[in-house]
Amino acid sequence: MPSPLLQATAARSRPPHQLLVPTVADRESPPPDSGQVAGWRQPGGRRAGNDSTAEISSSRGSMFRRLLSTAAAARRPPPIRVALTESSGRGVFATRPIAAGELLHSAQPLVSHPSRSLLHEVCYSCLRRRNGGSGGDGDDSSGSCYFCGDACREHAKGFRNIEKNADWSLFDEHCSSRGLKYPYMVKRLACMVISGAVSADCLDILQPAHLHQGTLTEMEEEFELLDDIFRKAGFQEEVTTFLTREWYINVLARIRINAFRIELVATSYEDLLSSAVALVACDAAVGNAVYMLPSFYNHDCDPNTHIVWLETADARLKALCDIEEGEELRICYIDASMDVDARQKILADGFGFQCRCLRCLSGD
Ligand SMILES: C[S@@+](CC[C@H](N)C(=O)[O-])C[C@H]1O[C@@H](n2cnc3c(N)ncnc32)[C@H](O)[C@@H]1O
Repeated sequence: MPSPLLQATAARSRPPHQLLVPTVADRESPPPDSGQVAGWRQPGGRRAGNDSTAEISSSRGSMFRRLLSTAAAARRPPPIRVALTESSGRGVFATRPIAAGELLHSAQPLVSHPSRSLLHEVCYSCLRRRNGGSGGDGDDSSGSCYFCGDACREHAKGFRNIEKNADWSLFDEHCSSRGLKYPYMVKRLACMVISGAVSADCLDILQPAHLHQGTLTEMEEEFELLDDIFRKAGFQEEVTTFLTREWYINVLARIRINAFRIELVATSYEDLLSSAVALVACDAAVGNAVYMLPSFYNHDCDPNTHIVWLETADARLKALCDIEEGEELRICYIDASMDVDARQKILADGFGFQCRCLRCLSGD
């Protein structure tokens, strides 16, 4: 779902069913706590290592060839387009035959946030785990969060400078006592808008969740709190005019339906190059993120595509099987190991649709 921002803005000027897929990996998320968006099918696993010099050299040769073809693939536009489906709104379609294991595209988050309990363990910008060992890392000067390196510190400078000028204790207390995570993403987005990094309407193209009155009332409360914090911090009205109740609710409604729960895969670089799907061992969620392009993928309980996160919140969309030109690419929004009734309930409650995929129709 995962620059995405510029691309999102550009895409907004086209009718939604004629969105053009960006020609570079675009910077670019199911409902709260209802499960993760991840491929349901399990991968072939790691390839076994070998000792012989000849084998090592041939494996290096093939790795080099794969590196070159991956680099060449990275320069080509992704083999996908966004178009209207018959019954699921917009969706993503293959523009050519795609081989199992192919990396379709990658996407950087539009907005992300680490899990609150991991603020000192996970990079505040890219969500890399602290033991990633990238060097140059350390706590933010305020000591309230951690950056994995200077590039991430620099990338976050705009919104972080805004954030540091306000007292967030009441907001943090409100969210943590209720177990809320998405308001942190709205707060970050608000700081990004104030810093000039993104436009206030950068998420408008995404589908919003339907909200019940109770949820709306809760969101209004959160908005009052956020608004009050910016006011008390002395931000001039000119820079916060976008910050209205409607803006808060619109953004949160989109984050609720499009945010991904990020689970980094413990893997090696070679796994990334391998055609086997890299899903070796998942740690607990490091945070949440919203992307642009990945937000257009619809759900299937037996998906043909999945999303992999390696060391950071950058999402990689990979084919799980051979896919024909024109076929819709679908990911699984939930833990697909659940039975059909549980899946149907989560998808209806969290995403507002009844799944009619072949697996659900067969009662599996
Ligand atoms: C993340 S969005 C996917 C893109 C969306 N179709 C759009 O037009 O922006 C999730 C929403 O798409 C729709 N959707 C996704 N998968 C679906 C499916 N298998 N059947 C029906 N609707 C689906 C639901 O409205 C769901 O809340």
